Amino acid sequence: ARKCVLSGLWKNELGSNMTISAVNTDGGFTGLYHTAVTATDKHIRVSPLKGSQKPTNQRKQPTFGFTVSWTFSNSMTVFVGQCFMDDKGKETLKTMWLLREEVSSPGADWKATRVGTNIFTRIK
Ligand SMILES: O=C1N[C@H]2[C@H](CS[C@H]2CCCCC(=O)c2ccc3ccc4cccc5ccc2c3c45)N1
Repeated sequence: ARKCVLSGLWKNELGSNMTISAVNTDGGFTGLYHTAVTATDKHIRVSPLKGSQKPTNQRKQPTFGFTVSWTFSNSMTVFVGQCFMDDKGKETLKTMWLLREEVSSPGADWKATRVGTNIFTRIK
């Protein structure tokens, strides 16, 4: 059966899209993330991502994680999730994320991390 390898073009329900490079033999990958939304009034440019996925030789619905380091800011998001494939071979990435903004002091640390979910599907 075909397996879920993350390489390619994906979009989520917010309208963001990401391009993931070839996944290397140890599951590592890089890519670019273009978010459709931001939590700041600054214009966010395309940002680099790095991650890894579990090998697809044993499993066809691998777990993965990746980090987006937002360009021109000190904020960072980590995504973690799993690829699911329906009986027609359609792949869906169900993820949760943590968005960390840089805060000025430990006293503000409590409000520095946002959490959410995103579902990605392939852009043909
Ligand atoms: O596709 C998806 N898009 C959203 C979800 C999870 S990641 C999220 C987009 C985050 C863009 C970066 C951002 O908001 C951001 C960027 C730069 C910032 C600079 C300065 C900030 C100061 C205070 C608070 C911030 C909060 C988010 C910020 C930035 C700041 N899925």
